[in-house]
Amino acid sequence: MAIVLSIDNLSKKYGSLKAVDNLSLQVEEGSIYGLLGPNGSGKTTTLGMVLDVIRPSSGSFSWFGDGISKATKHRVGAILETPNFYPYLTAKRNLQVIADNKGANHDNIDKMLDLVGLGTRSHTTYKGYSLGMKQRLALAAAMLNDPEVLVLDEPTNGLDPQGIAEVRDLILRIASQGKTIILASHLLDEVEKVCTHVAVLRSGKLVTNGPVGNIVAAKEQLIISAEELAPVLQLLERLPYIAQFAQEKDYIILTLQEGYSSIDLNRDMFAQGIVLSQIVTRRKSLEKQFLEIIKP
Ligand SMILES: Nc1ncnc2c1ncn2[C@@H]1O[C@H](COP(=O)(O)OP(=O)(O)OP(=O)(O)O)[C@@H](O)[C@H]1O
Repeated sequence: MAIVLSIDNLSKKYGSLKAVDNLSLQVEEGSIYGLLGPNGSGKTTTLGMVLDVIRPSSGSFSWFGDGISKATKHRVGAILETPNFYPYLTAKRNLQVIADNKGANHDNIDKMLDLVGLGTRSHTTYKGYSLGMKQRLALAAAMLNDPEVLVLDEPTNGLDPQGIAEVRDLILRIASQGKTIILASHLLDEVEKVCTHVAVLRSGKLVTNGPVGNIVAAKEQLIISAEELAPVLQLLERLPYIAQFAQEKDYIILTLQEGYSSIDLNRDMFAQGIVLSQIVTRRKSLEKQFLEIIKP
C-alpha cells in the first residue's frame, strides 16, 4: 500500500510545553486513520502541522512522498474548524461561494450534496440546518475539489446521537470510494466503530499505533472460583496461555492469550483434579481498556 502521509519525529513546543513530542507515524492509502487521545494530547496540533497552519518546532512530514506544496494541498481536504457559511444563503449557494474561493468549478456541487445526503435540502438556508446537517455540509465543502485525503478534527463533536450516526456513516461511505481519511477523536468508541488504524496519543507522545483490531480488540476476562484457591493459583502459574491473573477475595480474575477460551482452562483444571465452582466470561469495557492504554 502506498503511504499517503508520513510523519517523522515531529515536535511542537509552546514555551516549555511539548504539545507534540517526537511523533512518527505513517498513514496508508485507503485507511481511516484515527488519532485518539484525551483533551490536550496534541491531536489538533498534529493535524495543524501537517496541514501547514502550525509551524513544527522540529521534525518533518511528507504527503504522497513530497513536501507540502500547493499541489499536495490540492489533494488534501480538511475541516479543522466549522467553516464560515453564510446563514442566509442556501446550502447550494454556500458551496458555490466556497468553490469560487477555492478555484474549484461548480460541477461537483450537486454530486457532493447528494453524497452527504443533502441533495433534497440543497435549497434550504444554512440557518435552517440542524448541527448534523451543518457538519455534513462542511464535509461536502471539504470534498469539493475531490481530494484524495480528508482530514477531520473531532467530526462528531457536539452532535446528538442521530447526527453522530449520520456523520459516522458518511465517513464510511466516503472511505468506501477509496479516499483516505485521517480523523482526530477523543472517543475510543468512535475510533473503534469508524477507523481501520489508530495512533493513541498521550501528552503529545505516541503511546501505541496499528490496526484498530490489534489495539482495541475486545479483551475477555474470566472470573473463576473453586472451593480451594491455592491449587488453582498454582496451576495458573504453570499454564502457558494465561496472560495475567489476580486474586480478589474469593475469586480470581484472569485474561487468556489470543486463541484460548474458558473451555481450555476448564479442561486443564479438571485434568488436574480441580473442579471450578464458577467460571464467568466478562468483556472488559472499552473505556477501561482506553484508560489503561493512556495511563501515565
Ligand atoms: N497556541 C497555543 N499556545 C500554547 N499552548 C497550546 C497552544 N495550542 C495548544 N496548546 C497546548 O498544547 C497541548 C495540545 O493541544 P491540542 O489542542 O493539540 O490537543 P488535542 O488533543 O487536540 O486536545 P483537544 O481535543 O482539547 O483540542 C495542550 O496542552 C494545549 O493546551
